[in-house]
Amino acid sequence: MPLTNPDTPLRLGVNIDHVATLRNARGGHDPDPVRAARLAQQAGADGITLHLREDRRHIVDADLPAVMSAVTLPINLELAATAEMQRIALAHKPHAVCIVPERREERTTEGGLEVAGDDNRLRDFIAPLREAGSRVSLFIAPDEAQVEAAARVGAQVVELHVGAYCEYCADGNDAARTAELRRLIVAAALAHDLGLEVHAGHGLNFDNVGPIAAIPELVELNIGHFLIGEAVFVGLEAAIREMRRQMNLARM
Ligand SMILES: CC(=O)[C@@H](O)[C@H](O)COP(=O)(O)O
Ligand SMILES: NCC(=O)COP(=O)(O)O
Repeated sequence: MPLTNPDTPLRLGVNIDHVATLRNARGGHDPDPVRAARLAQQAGADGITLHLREDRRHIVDADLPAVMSAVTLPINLELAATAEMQRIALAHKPHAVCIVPERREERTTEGGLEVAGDDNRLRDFIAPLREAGSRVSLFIAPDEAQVEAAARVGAQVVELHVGAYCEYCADGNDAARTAELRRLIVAAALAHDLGLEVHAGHGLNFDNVGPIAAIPELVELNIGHFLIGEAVFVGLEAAIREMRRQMNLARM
């Protein structure tokens, strides 16, 4: 079976969290994440990602149903594995739920979910979400033990955290970048062999996306912060279209 269908390019999920960050900086309604989701759909995004953090620092509860009813694209809801978040996911039944680690004091998602060693709790957390019809994804570091644990606990998808790779690219640390890319390539192959769908995300931009998009097992990239920042200069549609173009180029 081919790893990727040439007629189905690598999917781009656009994360709109940081439109909400700007809105929340002043309160009120602007800029509106719903409008961003509609524009992303118009620009050719394949999905919309939202991270409902426990502290509601960007996306808030009302954004989820508002975005879900505004677009026809699949919605990927990122959340921590808490009872409150499970209740919200079960009430709205998004297309996908991606379980991520959260630390209240962190500025952004620092690492991958600790799946190995938390098997029983995660298995119980995942089962009702799957029964409700959501595809369950785990946001993990490119680590063999975590990939194997993700398959054990019943996830259908893993999203590989590429944040470390992106930081090494930004720092110009070529040796570390190459080693981290190798880890991502190996983890993606293992996940695919174990029957998991493989996604990647965190910190991707025009400069670093190419080698990630070229990993053949990947079927989806989730990209947010950079695209929303770039939108300030060129507009959201143009930023998304350029990202799409660069992802397609890497697959040629
Ligand atoms: C899990 C993930 O990588 C994204 O959701 C990213 O975390 C965006 O949200 P923050 O910038 O709040 O971390
Ligand atoms: N899961 C990663 C994501 O949704 C977007 O991360 P970022 O591009 O905002 O760093």
